Amino acid sequence: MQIYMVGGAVRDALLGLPVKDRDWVVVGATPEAMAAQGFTPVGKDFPVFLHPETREEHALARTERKTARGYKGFAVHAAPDVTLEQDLARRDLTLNALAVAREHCRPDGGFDPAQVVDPYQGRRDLEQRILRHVTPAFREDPVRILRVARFSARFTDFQVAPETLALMGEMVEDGEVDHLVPERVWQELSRGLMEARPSRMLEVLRVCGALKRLLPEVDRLWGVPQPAEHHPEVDTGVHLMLVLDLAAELNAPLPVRYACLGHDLGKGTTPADVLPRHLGHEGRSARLLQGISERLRVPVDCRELGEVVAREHGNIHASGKLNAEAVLRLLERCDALRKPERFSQALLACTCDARGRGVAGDGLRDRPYPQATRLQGALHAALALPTHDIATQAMAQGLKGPEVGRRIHAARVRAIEQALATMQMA
Ligand SMILES: Nc1ccn([C@@H]2O[C@H](COP(=O)(O)OP(=O)(O)OP(=O)(O)O)[C@@H](O)[C@H]2O)c(=O)n1
Ligand SMILES: [Mg+2]
Repeated sequence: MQIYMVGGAVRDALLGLPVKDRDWVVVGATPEAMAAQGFTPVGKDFPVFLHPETREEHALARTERKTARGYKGFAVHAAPDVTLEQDLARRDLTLNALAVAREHCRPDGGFDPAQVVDPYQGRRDLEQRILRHVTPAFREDPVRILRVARFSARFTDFQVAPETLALMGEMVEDGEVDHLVPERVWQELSRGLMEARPSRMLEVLRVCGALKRLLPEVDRLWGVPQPAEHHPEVDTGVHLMLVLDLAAELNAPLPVRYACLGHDLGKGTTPADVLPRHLGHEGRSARLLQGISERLRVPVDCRELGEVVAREHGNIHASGKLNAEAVLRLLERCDALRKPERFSQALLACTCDARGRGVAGDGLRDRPYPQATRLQGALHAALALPTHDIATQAMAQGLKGPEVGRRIHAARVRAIEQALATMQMA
């Protein structure tokens, strides 16, 4: 048997990027031969094995043939006679269809670039910064549409080859993305959101038509105007892209990026006669985002933050004028006292929303967002109160449940009032 390192590890090493996990392909072996060498089988759908020591994945060389729609609809042919070239041919992109024989891989993961097996000009495409499909077998797995979009968000100076974009468009036309399982869609979307330029993922998905099928609520935002005095970029889709890229620049965690994705969905359903204003879009955003969260089985931390930000971002932006009583109400609506960390994330999403606007060079992206500091200070003051002592004292004075609650509430309002006054002076 012959063992080759393949896929992302070869690509990333050639790009000079750190290599995280290594995948291997085994040519000329049978499952029995693998077992005899101490490999453990793990693949459910494919013959994949774990190396006895490194636990790295080793897959038998295989070809795949499409048998039906969707992610599960293909037959796998893995046999000792499948060649390396055949295995590389069924892979998604030329830059992922590179291989290096194990004997040429150094223990540190490095290798001599001259040893790279490259039957599909992957290295040329790497140098020219092109994401290009290997063969028409690309069609066999519609998840690859999402992968190309995600790689565009990661490799920010790469372009999708026109013929690959055209093929992706055909696949969308043929209904291929309509049958993807929600878990796979979320897996790829969430990874793409975590890349350096999430806007590039949306752009690729939009251009090939996949966004309209997967996230029509998001796709609709392009072409929807906003008032130019608050949004010099005008287009809501453009605003969304600026917000997401700023979230990435600020290293925001996934729930924040998901909240950014969802915060303005309601602007897509604003009646035409009130445009470009979007009064009350927040409530519509929250409902639309809830639909996406359910459809894609989005994890609960993303779901909850997304809903809070969708519903409250307008109030948070306008919170500079609120008095202590109203600030406390806002904190309570966000459940900030019980979930202060989630509230910090909401403020980060709002910061991205406030600064993710404008046109090149207008400086809006660097403007301060004092609302976040002010609300954070107010929350801090409310949390610092010894509520337990206040309650004990109130009960010692004979006060009952709701009255004790009012006592605590009043104390919180006073604490916030003081904090706001101090911040005003600073
Ligand atoms: N839908 C898919 C998934 C994977 N692959 C192939 O399997 C390799 C390994 O897959 P994976 O680890 O998912 O992707 P990587 O390219 O390694 O990228 P990442 O850095 O995101 O792991 C890819 O390089 C590609 O050759 C593919 O052709 N089609
Ligand atoms: Mg990988």
